[in-house]
Amino acid sequence: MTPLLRTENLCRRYGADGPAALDKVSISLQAGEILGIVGESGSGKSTLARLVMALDRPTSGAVFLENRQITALSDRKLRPLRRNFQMVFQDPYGSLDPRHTIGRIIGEPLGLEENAPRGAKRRERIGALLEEVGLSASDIDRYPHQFSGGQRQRIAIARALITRPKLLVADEPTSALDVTVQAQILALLLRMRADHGVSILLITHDIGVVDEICDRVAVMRAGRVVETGPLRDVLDNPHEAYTRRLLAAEPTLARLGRST
Ligand SMILES: Nc1ncnc2c1ncn2[C@@H]1O[C@H](COP(=O)(O)OP(=O)(O)OP(=O)(O)O)[C@@H](O)[C@H]1O
Repeated sequence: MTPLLRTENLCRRYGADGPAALDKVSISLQAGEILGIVGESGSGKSTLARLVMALDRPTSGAVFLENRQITALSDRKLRPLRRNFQMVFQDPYGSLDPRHTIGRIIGEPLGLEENAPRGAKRRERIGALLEEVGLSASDIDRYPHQFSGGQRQRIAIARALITRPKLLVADEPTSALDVTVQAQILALLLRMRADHGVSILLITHDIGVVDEICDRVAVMRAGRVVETGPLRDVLDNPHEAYTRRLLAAEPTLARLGRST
């Protein structure tokens, strides 16, 4: 089956003589799958996320979405494709413009749709999504500062899903949140996968988060994927000492528990 997302020998070097932030990274994600990218700080996870989102260009290698190479496309050619892949960021405070209403924030990616709904239809679609992510349709005219961190991350997830994307790239979506709220947001991502069939590339330093919701995992170290496979294979029987260290250093595995 054609993977939804595939990267081929992706390399990214910042500066001419710097070390490679990404070194020949090849991953693939099937439709409907949740793939965790886990690794310590500086291992290249965010660099990979930016390249997959076409927010940055690789030094070499390529990114394919449904077999279409997006790496070489101009911004103009990329624009109509962007509704298919959306992103949720780590910081639910910084990622929502405080001057805009929730309706405007969530509706913003609709600008990527050719026949985006307007007026009452648009409010209806945004209101329905607010309800789906556990908020209220009447929140549409409120502002970000009126919401908690967890609620803001729900708003960010709604914004990412409004164009009904095939791929969601979530870069540390729970690491700024309290542990109980983290579990709720992970449960929400699982529900959105079930309801919308959206595939998720989940970037995290926290192997406990991977254990909660991923189907497969790729472990990154110093710009390389050092181990990859189905979740249980990697977590129950890690081949790399580095993976074992990540597992040993992970207190949230027990903390998060299966609380959702
Ligand atoms: N814009 C940049 N300019 C120069 N170096 C960069 C830049 N962005 C990242 N790097 C370097 O590339 C390497 C990988 O960084 P990256 O942010 O992708 O890692 P990460 O695994 O996401 O880390 P973290 O979890 O801390 O965000 C690091 O050595 C980092 O210092």
